[in-house]
Amino acid sequence: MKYVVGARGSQLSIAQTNWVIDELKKANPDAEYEIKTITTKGDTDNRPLFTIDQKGIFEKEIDKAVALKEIDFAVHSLKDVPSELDENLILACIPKREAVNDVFISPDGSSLDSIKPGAVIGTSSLRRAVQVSRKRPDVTVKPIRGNIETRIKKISGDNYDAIVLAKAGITRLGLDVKHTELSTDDFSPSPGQGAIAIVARADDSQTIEMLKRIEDADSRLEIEAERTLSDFVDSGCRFPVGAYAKSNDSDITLTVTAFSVDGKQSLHVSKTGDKNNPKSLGKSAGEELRKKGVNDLALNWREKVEEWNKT
Ligand SMILES: NCc1[nH]cc(CCC(=O)O)c1CC(=O)O
Repeated sequence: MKYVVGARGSQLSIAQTNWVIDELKKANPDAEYEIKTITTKGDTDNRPLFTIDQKGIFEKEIDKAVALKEIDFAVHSLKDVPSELDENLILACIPKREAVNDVFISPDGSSLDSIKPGAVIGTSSLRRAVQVSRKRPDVTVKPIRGNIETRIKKISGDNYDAIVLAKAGITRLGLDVKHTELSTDDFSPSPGQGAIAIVARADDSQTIEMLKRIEDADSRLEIEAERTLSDFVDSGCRFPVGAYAKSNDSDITLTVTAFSVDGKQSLHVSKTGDKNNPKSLGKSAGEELRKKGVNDLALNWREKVEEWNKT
């Protein structure tokens, strides 16, 4: 049996898709896989890419090709996949996820703590920008555009001294760059960071069964808790929260952080619950955040995001 796999043309997407195919081949030695690259709006639109309204720009066109049976399944970075998929599609498989944390990359190996005052730090994410400013009010944070390789190249020029990226991105690309890890306490990751999502047609039980052989149960539970929390917050006030869940043998702990856009206020919730009920954990963490006044923090985020995007 031969499967046609959809990926974006970006190096990260191709690297992730090749990783998935290697894993699938180990689990399904008789199957063959062929990559079909599809250029998406996210690949041609060069603005910083975290805008809440733009969620899905990378995926929609590829998912459409799955729905239209032009391809059999699609490989995405989960954190870029919107919570609502087309009704004929499902998140058929969540393989074992990579590190969830962010990293700080500078040519001379300086860390966020040690970099010189006045340094210029690039990030595409306003949430990361706020977190940088909270740790180091004496540096300047600037939006940075382009894919991961382009952003890394920009720190060898005159405009940026360092950048912040998801660790999973550089690991998956196999990039050998000097970096220091940022703690998830200071840099609460985007829900789903580090995880890959494989989207298939809900009625294609044969493909789903083949994909399920590389499912990682813990990664699935963790991302379900994170995405439930994110939807819960999003339904009340649309702004980014950091969230990550970690499971052990019996429990799962969900840690959530939200900031005001000026970085002055923050809210933190950490909740442990039954591993078999990640959605209920996500919801109860969301309720607690709401009780603590998360809606007040949402103020001005949207305006600032738009402003940041125009820079
Ligand atoms: N939004 C872009 C994006 N989508 C997935 C990754 C990295 C891999 C991952 O987080 O799973 C990145 C780059 C980044 O956030 O630095």
